[in-house]
Amino acid sequence: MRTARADDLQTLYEMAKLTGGGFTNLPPDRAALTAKLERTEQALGRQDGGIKDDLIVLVLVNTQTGQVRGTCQIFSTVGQNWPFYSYRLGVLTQHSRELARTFRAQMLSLTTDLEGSTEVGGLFLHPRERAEGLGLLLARSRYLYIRNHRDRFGDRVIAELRGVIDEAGGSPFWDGLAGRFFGMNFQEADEFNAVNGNQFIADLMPKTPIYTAMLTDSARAVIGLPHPNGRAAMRMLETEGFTNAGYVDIFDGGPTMVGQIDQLRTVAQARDVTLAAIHDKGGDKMLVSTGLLADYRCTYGYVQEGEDGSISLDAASAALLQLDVGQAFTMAGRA
Ligand SMILES: CC(C)(COP(=O)(O)OP(=O)(O)OC[C@H]1O[C@@H](n2cnc3c(N)ncnc32)[C@H](O)[C@@H]1OP(=O)(O)O)[C@@H](O)C(=O)NCCC(=O)NCCSC(=O)CCC(=O)O
Ligand SMILES: NC(=[NH2+])NCCC[C@H](N)C(=O)O
Repeated sequence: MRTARADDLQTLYEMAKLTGGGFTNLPPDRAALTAKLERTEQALGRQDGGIKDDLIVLVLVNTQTGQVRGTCQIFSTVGQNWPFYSYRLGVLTQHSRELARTFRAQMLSLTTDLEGSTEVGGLFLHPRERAEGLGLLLARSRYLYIRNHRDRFGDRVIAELRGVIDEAGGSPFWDGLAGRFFGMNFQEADEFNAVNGNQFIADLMPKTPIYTAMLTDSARAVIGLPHPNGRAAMRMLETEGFTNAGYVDIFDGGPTMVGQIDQLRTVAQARDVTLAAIHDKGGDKMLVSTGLLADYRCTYGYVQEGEDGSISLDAASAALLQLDVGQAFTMAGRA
């Protein structure tokens, strides 16, 4: 894993074409992707610390072929240029003594509760590389990046999962709710949002709470459900310590997962160590990273720990990270 550069545009564009829609942060649009790479360059070139509105795009490189095979993103703080809206799923319980009846009404309320959070997203692994642990490398490399640039991020981190999309590319949640206020179908709104930002949502979205009982059955059925392709991503987020706190995407009803940065497993388990030796092969498979900003790199490595606590790394990983004996790196377990 390394941070992305301007010349990654073409491969990012090719991957964006494979996502199948609803993937807000990876639109198949060259101008939008170019803007993301420019923002990444700015964020990585910034020498003053502290929290700014940074975007970091990272890429997974097959070092044998040099090909980029996956990507992911970190937004340091959402909701700075335009409001970051979510629906919060709440309950209003009412009781009628005369009828001896209690009704629990589910309500969706428009909020900006998650504003200021760090967001991870845009997670995509080339279909041919899946199911071998590389998805975890992609996702977790971001948590080590955040940890190792800690003053540039706040305390809370979120991740949005795509909601359910039907065979025709439509969203039952959109059709039952927001679509009635925008005069466009889900795909049009999704594309517009990915390319132009979401101010139009702020302008046209209904502001009063919505009783879910008044939605269509098909819209209600998908509230808080991830797109089937997003189940692996959701599973990885849960393992990392994110929870489903009842926030859903206002477009497609997909769940927004919430975590505390310092309590993420990768962050809590990470250790800064000094490379004492380099060995040929073998050891415990771990996430290992080194370097700051544009020099950040992360891979799976094989670590051997001596009885005196000295750390040795396999030669191939040390070479990938360009690490020599005596240099510092970060490692995290559960690979
Ligand atoms: C998400 C990734 C990158 C995940 O990579 P892989 O598919 O290789 O992952 P994996 O190693 O096979 O699986 C990771 C974990 O998910 C579990 N898993 C796999 N498929 C599952 C399914 N259908 N239902 C439930 N769990 C499933 C595995 O058992 C494993 O958990 P155990 O280790 O416990 O066994 C990929 O699937 C992908 O590119 N998907 C398409 C794009 C996408 O939907 N991206 C997410 C967008 S949402 C987003 O970007 C926000 C989320 C984020 O950024 O983190
Ligand atoms: N509910 C949604 N469509 N959310 C879009 C986010 C999907 C994915 N996390 C991305 O970064 O692109």
